[in-house]
Amino acid sequence: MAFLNKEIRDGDNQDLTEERRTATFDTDKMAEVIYGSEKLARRRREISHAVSRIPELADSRPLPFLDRFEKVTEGTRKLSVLDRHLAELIDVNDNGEALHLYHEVMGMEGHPLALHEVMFVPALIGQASDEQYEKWLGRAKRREIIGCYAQTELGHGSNLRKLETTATYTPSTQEFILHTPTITALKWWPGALGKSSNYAVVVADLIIKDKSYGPHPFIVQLRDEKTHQPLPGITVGDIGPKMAFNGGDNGYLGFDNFRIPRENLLNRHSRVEADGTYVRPPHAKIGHSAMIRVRSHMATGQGWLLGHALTIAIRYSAVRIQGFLEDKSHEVKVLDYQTQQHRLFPAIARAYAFIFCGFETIRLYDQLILDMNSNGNTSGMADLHALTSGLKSVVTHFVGQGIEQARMACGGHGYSMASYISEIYGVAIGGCTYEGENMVMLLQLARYLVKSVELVKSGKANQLGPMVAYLAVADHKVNLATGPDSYVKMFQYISKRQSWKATEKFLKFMENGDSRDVAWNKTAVELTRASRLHTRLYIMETFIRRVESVTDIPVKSALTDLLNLHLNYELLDVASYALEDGFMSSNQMDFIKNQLYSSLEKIRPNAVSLVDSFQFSDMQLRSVLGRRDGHVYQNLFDWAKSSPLNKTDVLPSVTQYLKPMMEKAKL
Ligand SMILES: CCCCC/C=C\C/C=C\C/C=C\C/C=C\C/C=C\CCCCC(=O)SCCNC(=O)CCNC(=O)[C@H](O)C(C)(C)COP(=O)(O)OP(=O)(O)OC[C@H]1O[C@@H](n2cnc3c(N)ncnc32)[C@H](O)[C@@H]1OP(=O)(O)O
Ligand SMILES: Cc1cc2nc3c(=O)[nH]c(=O)nc-3n(C[C@H](O)[C@H](O)[C@H](O)COP(=O)(O)OP(=O)(O)OC[C@H]3O[C@@H](n4cnc5c(N)ncnc54)[C@H](O)[C@@H]3O)c2cc1C
Repeated sequence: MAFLNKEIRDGDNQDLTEERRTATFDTDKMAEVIYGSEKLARRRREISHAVSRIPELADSRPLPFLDRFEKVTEGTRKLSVLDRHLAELIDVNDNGEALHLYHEVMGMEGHPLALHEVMFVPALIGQASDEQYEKWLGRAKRREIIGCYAQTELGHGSNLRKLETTATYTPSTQEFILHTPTITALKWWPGALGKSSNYAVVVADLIIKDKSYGPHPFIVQLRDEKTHQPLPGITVGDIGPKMAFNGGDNGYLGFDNFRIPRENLLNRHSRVEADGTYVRPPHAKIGHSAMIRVRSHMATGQGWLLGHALTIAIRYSAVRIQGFLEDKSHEVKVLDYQTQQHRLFPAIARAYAFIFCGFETIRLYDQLILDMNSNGNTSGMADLHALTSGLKSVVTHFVGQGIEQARMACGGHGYSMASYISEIYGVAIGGCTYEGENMVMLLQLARYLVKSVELVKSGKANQLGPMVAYLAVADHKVNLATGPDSYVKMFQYISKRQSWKATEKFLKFMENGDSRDVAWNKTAVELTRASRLHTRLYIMETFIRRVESVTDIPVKSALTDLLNLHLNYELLDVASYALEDGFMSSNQMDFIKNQLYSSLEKIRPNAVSLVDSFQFSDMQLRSVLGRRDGHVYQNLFDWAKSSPLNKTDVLPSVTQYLKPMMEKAKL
């Protein structure tokens, strides 16, 4: 008999199988929606299956038991095995397939190519001229060279304009001299810089004839291509262990008057002529394109990370039996508790929402690049910068919260590395910092919102882009019972009110004599609130659009339940903004709460199937608690037994220190 949930197998934990039997939709069809196409969803399954038949691609030991050195070695070993099998496993020109293969095999702890693919190659694609393409891109794509993106310094990350590494042009030799003038100018943090990369895109302050032109990207060889030794004038190394990503070698880098040829300034958009004449780019911030690209991809990537943690927590919650409801002779699955559902189901809805919203944002990014490359049109940059700044901040923050709730939802075993949730958490919350610290990025979006409100105030509402048009719309009371659109209208009201209030507060400080920067700082918390609300509205709207477009009726129905939960949860979370001025009534508040509780009940039978639809393999999850077959306890015991501490019954530390202490106490 064919089941709707495709994870059912003989011999699985019965409680989990029981959950899977109640699915109201086909998990393969849901996976098509999650991954955007039938082909990618199917290929993911095929690739995972093919990988499972190559023993060398498996982790040699559970990763939590490896020390840092072993993690780096293990990641590199697997990369070399993958390299031999790449063409047989995937269509190497298909990014979706490649991304899945790397996540499956390499996990999320970092590896030598992590930044090569994510930032080095994209920076070349976005910033290199045709001649530079010719010279570097082929080599980079074939991985003859391995690169990273070296921008952040020990003393500066957020404020790019103050990067201290200099690239001084010398017309007599037609070279740039890269130099690290102070300790704080050391590049610090770039992924895969410390030990793996032999090239880097280095962002440095361009100086011509004593004049600074601000940060520009340069391609720089760091190590000898044969020996891998750092070149003379280069100091490079690993920055040490981190909260997560410990299979990766985030690094430091210093230059001692290191010379590179003039052609190494990535000069698709701006260049320096032989005589030192500077040719400006069409948009001042076009050099930030590699960052915009990653920010555009972050919502989807982070949504998947949340999906990992929730797959573990929901499956485990169906297997974990503890306490009673009505029948005192049978303990219940912890998934039956309303508090457990409230902890986990809104996060499932968010994971789906972030993935869908991310796809829409990636399309906007791709369109911008098309416009820039085909007709030099950079007019969409400011909009996309504002949007992605807010989105990366809101999504990473909520994903962190959601993963932490997933950990707590697994009780004591969630705290064990056997759950693997702490690793997922460490990786995900890195996103709150990398690609722009969240507060800093929320304030970037706030600049855009304030400008938009100022446009409306000065009678130029017709100049507003579609995403902020609501800032000019008159207020109307909302009947929430009429469906998703009414939730959007209520959210628009809240978001608009906050943007206006923050703008007016900011303007008032200036009227009272504060400088723009001081007024901005005094309003900053209110401004970040406006940015969050605006972004949550965008996420809500994209979620609605995506669900509306689904054609498979059972899938659409299950997604509608998730969407309703999301709408009520989100509105409840921000209701105080509309309650404080009476725009929302207490009756409406009760309505939202009741809708939310009834959504939890509706979702309950599909909970396991909703996370199964992510179709993460056991290899990808690396979690004893989240195993597909639900056989948690025996495997937890086996996992613990494999701890290196259990190799002997009596540890040398006991013999050497503990025993003498105890013996002394006896005297
Ligand atoms: C296939 C891709 C996959 C990607 C991975 C996706 C998801 C990961 C998900 C899961 C992870 C799983 C595994 C992880 C594996 C690997 C890890 C992946 C990636 C890690 C990479 C990390 C790399 C880095 O961190 S690189 C360093 C990043 N650094 C920053 O982001 C610095 C932040 N600061 C800035 O960006 C800028 O300083 C600034 C704050 C934006 C200010 O810029 P500045 O130039 O100073 O501007 P200024 O203040 O003068 O403003 C003037 C004006 O310009 C506007 N502006 C600024 N920037 C832009 C822009 N880019 N475009 C358009 N306009 C811009 C600014 O708003 C001002 O406008 P206005 O005057 O107000 O109108
Ligand atoms: C896992 C990881 C991977 C990374 N990979 C790379 C990489 O590959 N390449 C690379 O170049 N870099 C990389 N980075 C560095 C990263 O991009 C920076 O750390 C990040 O941009 C934050 O900058 P910062 O460290 O200077 O933070 P800071 O700016 O020092 O932040 C400290 C605090 O100051 C606040 N703050 C700073 N400025 C303002 C302001 N204007 N207004 C209000 N508050 C402010 C922040 O909100 C924060 O609370 C990575 C970082 C991590 C954690």
